[in-house]
Amino acid sequence: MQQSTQPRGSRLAFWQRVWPFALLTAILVITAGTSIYLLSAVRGIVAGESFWSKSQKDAIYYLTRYAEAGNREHLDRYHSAMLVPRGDSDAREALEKSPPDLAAARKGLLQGANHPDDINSLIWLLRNFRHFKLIQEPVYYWKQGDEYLAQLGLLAAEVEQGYNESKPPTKETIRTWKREIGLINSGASPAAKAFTDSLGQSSRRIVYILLGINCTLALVLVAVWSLSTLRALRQRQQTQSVLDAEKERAQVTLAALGDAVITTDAHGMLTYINPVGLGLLGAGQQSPIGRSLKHVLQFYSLDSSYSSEVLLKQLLSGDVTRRDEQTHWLRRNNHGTLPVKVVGSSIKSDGLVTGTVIVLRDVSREQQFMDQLSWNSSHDTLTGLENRGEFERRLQHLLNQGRHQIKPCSLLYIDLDQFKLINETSSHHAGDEVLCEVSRMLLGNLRESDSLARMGGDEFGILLENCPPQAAMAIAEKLRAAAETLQVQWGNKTLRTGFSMGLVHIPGDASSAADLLRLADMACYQAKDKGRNKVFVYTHNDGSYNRYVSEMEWVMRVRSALDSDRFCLYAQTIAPLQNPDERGMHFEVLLRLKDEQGQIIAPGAFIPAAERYGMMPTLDRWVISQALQSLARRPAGSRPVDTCAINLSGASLDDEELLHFVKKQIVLHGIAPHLLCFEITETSAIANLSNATRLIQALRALGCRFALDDFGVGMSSLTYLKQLPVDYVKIDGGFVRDMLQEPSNHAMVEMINRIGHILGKKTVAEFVESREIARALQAMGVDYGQGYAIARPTPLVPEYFLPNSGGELPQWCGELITQ
Ligand SMILES: Nc1nc2c(ncn2[C@@H]2O[C@H](COP(=O)(O)OP(=O)(O)OP(=O)(O)O)[C@@H](O)[C@H]2O)c(=O)[nH]1
Repeated sequence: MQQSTQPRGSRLAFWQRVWPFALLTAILVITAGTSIYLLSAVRGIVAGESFWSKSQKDAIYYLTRYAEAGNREHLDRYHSAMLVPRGDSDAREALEKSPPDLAAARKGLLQGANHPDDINSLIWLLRNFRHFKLIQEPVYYWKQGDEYLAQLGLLAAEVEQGYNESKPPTKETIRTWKREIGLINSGASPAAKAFTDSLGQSSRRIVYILLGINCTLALVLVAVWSLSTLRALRQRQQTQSVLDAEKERAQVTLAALGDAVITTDAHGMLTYINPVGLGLLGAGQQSPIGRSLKHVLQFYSLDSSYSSEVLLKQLLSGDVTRRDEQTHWLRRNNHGTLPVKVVGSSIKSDGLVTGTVIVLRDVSREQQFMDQLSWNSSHDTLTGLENRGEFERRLQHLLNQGRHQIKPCSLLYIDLDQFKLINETSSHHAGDEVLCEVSRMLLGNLRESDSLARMGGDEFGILLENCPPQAAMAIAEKLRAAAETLQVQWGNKTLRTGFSMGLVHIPGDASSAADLLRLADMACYQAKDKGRNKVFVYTHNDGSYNRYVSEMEWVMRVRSALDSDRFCLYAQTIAPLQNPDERGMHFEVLLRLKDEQGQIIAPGAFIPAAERYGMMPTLDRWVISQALQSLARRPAGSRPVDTCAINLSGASLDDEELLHFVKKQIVLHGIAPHLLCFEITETSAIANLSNATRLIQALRALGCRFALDDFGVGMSSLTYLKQLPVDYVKIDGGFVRDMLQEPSNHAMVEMINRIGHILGKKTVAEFVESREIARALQAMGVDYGQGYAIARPTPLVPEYFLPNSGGELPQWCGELITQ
């Protein structure tokens, strides 16, 4: 489309420029031709006039001679001379007729001795210009001359008549004739001269006029040509400056582009390269301009079938028009390579390829990013080790070889001991540093052929390939011992950890990597269970697998119970041992599961599984909302409630949303926060010290109270008691149950009670299973007692709150206090 409109446009522009010249030249040619023709006609008329004048003189001369002697020869000569002016005169009269008689005019002019070639031009002149002054004037004198010739003719006839008479003419007659001839001559001569002069003058004027006209036209032509040339020059200048500006802009744009731009001619020789292009090629001594593209650009492709030559060929033919397909590696002058994406487009002019534009984009950052992404997807960013996914793939790859092909291997699953404590007591950064140090230590102790991965949190996995069970056990022991001695310096603290390790030999029971990892994890769990800092080897039919299956079953049952609302709450009343005036009820809310047959199941059966599989926050929330609902729905006549104790698991202490949930439930059920006392275990509180402290402070600010449950089990953490802002310390039942038989336990209960009081906390003794224990506790000063001797757990139904119900204290309790 464009191809056909472009020549049409340029043709139009050409004719627009040329037509004034063509017109003026045509006018000039016509004018010059007309002038030449006119001048030739004027020359013809001048020549005719000279014949006319000469014949007039001849006629006068021969008539004079005839008149003198009557010689007939002279008369003939006279007549012959008169033919010329008469012919001219006839021609003129024929042309003055309307319409002009051209044949008669032609005949007359031939008779007037005019040259035959001049006849047409003479007729043209006399016909077309006889009214012009320049022709009118000579014609006027011509006619005057003809009048004298007419008089001469009459006189000639009279003289001829005289000589034809019988009597010859007298001398007097001859003298008269001669005088009359002389008179005619004296009139005709000036007329002839005037005719000649005026014709001469007219012809000169015509020459001047024609010269003037032609010169003027030539000048106009020159002026038009000059103007047109000037305009063309100016346009060219403008076009040039537009082109220059365009070029400048293009060059600045190319220079500013982030991509390398290279242009070549049709033979693949470099004609341009922008600064980015030069940078991409790397430092070199020689300018690449003028060099062959194949010497300047050399690619290295990962695809061996796609050589540099093939790519260059495609680029030069303009075939590579999509950039995003393949990454090529450009060899640089300083011997490195750079990942690039390339595009080549042909430069065409009138359908012919005149060169190529090649654009190269440096994709090293994208490549780096892609590499990073792919690395991130298979590695742990903190330690740089492989991650769980990659480790599992590796294991699966090993198992895919088939049981009989696999050489003996071992899988080690490591979980750091008490790692939470490091985080809590020395910061997360310190924990990170320990994880990195452990990774380095493990790497340093493993063989090239072993694989190490961080499985998440504080867990590591090791695949010991080609390693018989005994050797694997030795390596595991070596690692455990190394972990025991590992010390990480953090400020002025020395951080230590230990390894609990599960070891599984391959091939074994597992058919998939996931199964294998589960077995190793279980074995590790067993190592923890057996007191940490141990290696536990999984063997077929050992209890841990069955326990795992059983735990999974419990997880399913807990989920199902939640879905079908088969959990229920029990309450166990707590008795005040010191203050007989306390009227309000104290009780602890306890969770129970009703199985499909309606049997009530105690939490000991399902809580470990729920804890291990992250279900505790859900269960805790369920308990909170149900307990608050029960409080809100207390029937009329209920006894006042002083304390409703609700257990919170360690996992809930880490739950950022718990505070918000509790606030919402308090508002929803309209419960006074001071009725609520949350119980957290000593170990979970210490393991989540900062989170626990934050949560305790926030809930206490609302008015809630806190109790530290099972206190005394982790005596190492007694110092933390000072830091925890709790209201109650619940003495672990293990000390209380046989305190009357075991003096050491008695002493422990006494000591905890005393320390609790010193720190301003009230004390509660668990497992009060006899009145004697209750009495001993009361005597010791313990504030509250809880246990079967006081009250068994009973369903938390509305009646629980009514007097004389399961919530009521036995009478002996009242008596005990008032004694
Ligand atoms: N510093 C640090 N801590 C992490 C990271 N990932 C997980 N953790 C913490 O590691 C801890 C793992 O705790 P657990 O293994 O459950 O408990 P533990 O204290 O090691 O106790 P045991 O395993 O029973 O000996 C949790 O507190 C996590 O918050 C991490 O990348 N950096």
